Amino acid sequence: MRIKQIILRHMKMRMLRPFTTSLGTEYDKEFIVVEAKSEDGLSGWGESVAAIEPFYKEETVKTNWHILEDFLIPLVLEKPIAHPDELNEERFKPIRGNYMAKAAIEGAIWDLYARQQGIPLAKALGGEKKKIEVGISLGIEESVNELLSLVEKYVQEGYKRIKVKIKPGWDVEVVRAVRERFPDIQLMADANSAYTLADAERLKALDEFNLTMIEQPLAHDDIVDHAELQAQLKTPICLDESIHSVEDVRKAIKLGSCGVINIKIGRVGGLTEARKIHDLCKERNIPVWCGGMLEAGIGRAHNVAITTLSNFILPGDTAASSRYWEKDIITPEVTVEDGWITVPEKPGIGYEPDHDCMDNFTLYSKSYFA
Ligand SMILES: O=C(O)CCC(=O)c1ccccc1C(=O)O
Ligand SMILES: [Mg+2]
Repeated sequence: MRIKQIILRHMKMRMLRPFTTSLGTEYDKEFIVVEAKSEDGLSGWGESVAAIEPFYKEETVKTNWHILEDFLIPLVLEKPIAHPDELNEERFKPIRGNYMAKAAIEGAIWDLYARQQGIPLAKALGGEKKKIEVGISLGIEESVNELLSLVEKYVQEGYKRIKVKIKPGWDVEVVRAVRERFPDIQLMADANSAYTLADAERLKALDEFNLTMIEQPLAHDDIVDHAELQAQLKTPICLDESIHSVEDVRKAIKLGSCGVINIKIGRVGGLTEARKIHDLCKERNIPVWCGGMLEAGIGRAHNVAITTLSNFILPGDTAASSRYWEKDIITPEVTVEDGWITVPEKPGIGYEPDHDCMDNFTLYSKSYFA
């Protein structure tokens, strides 16, 4: 396929409810949408998960815009693309890091590719599930009671797994309270790198709550200390921030740093790499699940597609659009019924961007031509 035009949009959307982690609070979501247009008049869509501040990882909306405009877009417009795998495996190779920027444009090309083939993106990736099981990620709240009522609401709605955010001062007591009230739910905790090995005793205290996993307790770029911690914990560690590639996963497995991998398309540079990580983990009997980055509809649709691969065994963080937005940018919105999302059967991501809605949330846009 030959790409004749790429459009970047800088979007801003108000979140229904602020989301707090050990890293801070998000009230609004700013992000980039990438549209890739081919000669045959089709458009493919991608969404960057980089936020306005470099708190989760280094990348931001501005660094993504820079890398897209000055490096990735010229590489995509330069010559025809035979298959989307070519981007990650060849064309983007000289560009170090900048995973979220790469994933945003690669996602648009994957969507376009699937639309050209007339098949769902899930199928183009080799996914076979017709519906996917999902959980929900709950932020740090003003009080434990506030959190308990949210857990109750989402358990009643049918979400298959509850994730709570933890940080020093909001951890063992909070997890105990949720576990006592909901003895049988699939429960896990995500620290977003808020601890060090010096906190090992505190983290070991979480072992008694039968958590499915503890996500990223230690530094955002560490796999060595995580191995030392994993050796002391019964609860499996899940790596999020530390993983950018299939090579990172190979090393983490070799060291024994984790028992589970959270795959985020944006954090690993796109769908091609995400699938490779999925395949390696499957071969090594490491379950994976799809993480979330508070995505709007386009990113959410990509998450649905990748989750159809067979080793996405654990429920992910891909909750319904209505959990985040008054009105999402796609039609239909992503809906969850009794903890399941039905995978769309239309070509590409299977949801259509709502142009009026997108325009309402666009702060700035720019076009690039071949
Ligand atoms: O609902 C979601 O999209 C998942 C929310 C979430 O946990 C998260 C949101 C923003 C940044 C990092 C994370 C995380 O998984 O660590
Ligand atoms: Mg996480």
